[in-house]
Amino acid sequence: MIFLQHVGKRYTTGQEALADVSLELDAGEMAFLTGHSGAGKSTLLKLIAMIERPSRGQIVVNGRNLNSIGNRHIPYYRRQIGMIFQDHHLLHDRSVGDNVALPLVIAGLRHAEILRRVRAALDKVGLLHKERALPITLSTGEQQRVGIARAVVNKPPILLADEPTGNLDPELSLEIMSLFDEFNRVGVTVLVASHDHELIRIMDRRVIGLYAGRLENDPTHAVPHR
Ligand SMILES: Nc1ncnc2c1ncn2[C@@H]1O[C@H](COP(=O)(O)OP(=O)(O)OP(=O)(O)O)[C@@H](O)[C@H]1O
Repeated sequence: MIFLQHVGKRYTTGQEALADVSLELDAGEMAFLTGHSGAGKSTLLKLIAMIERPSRGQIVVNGRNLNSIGNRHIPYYRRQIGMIFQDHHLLHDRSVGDNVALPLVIAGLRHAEILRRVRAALDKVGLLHKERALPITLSTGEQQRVGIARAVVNKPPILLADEPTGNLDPELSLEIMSLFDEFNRVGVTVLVASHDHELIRIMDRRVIGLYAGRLENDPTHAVPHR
């Protein structure tokens, strides 16, 4: 589903975020991406989502080499990816329902279909009763769940989450992770960047460790003992 082959990323500032990363995530797999601050976790997710482009190497998603996708076609490519961020990026002057509807409005769906799918997504995250509320009136955990509903509303086969529980207490964090778990159980490929080791231990899924822009267990590169 997702292949990275010798991927490197150097930002225009000269900062090397990823040195040489090769990995494979199967369709329907769920994995955690861990590593110290600055290890390159967000960068890796941004490359898969085509928010950034690699400086070296190849990324193939669902059979498509991302190097062959022109900037104009990125919005179409991105329809197969749901992105969830730590600070959920909700529009605060729009209702919860309108926020979740956004990807469908952009995709040009009919009003009735939008309404149906928005309600299904809100129901999935347990927030159907908040459809008309403004995000500001919701708790942090609820806002994060709205962000998740928005990410899954067009049923993308891939979910990428960047520190989705960064602002939440352990109980709410587990709730959010359980949602990802549920999506994964119905076939969605899920990659979650997190440095919440306790949560990752509880979830008991594959862990991909990054250290200074490389895979931690990469046998071709020694990692300092910690
Ligand atoms: N847009 C950018 N321009 C320049 N340098 C960047 C940019 N984004 C990230 N970096 C640098 O690239 C390196 C990797 O950053 P990245 O955000 O991918 O790490 P991370 O593992 O997600 O860290 P954190 O856990 O703190 O979010 C860091 O040194 C960071 O400062």
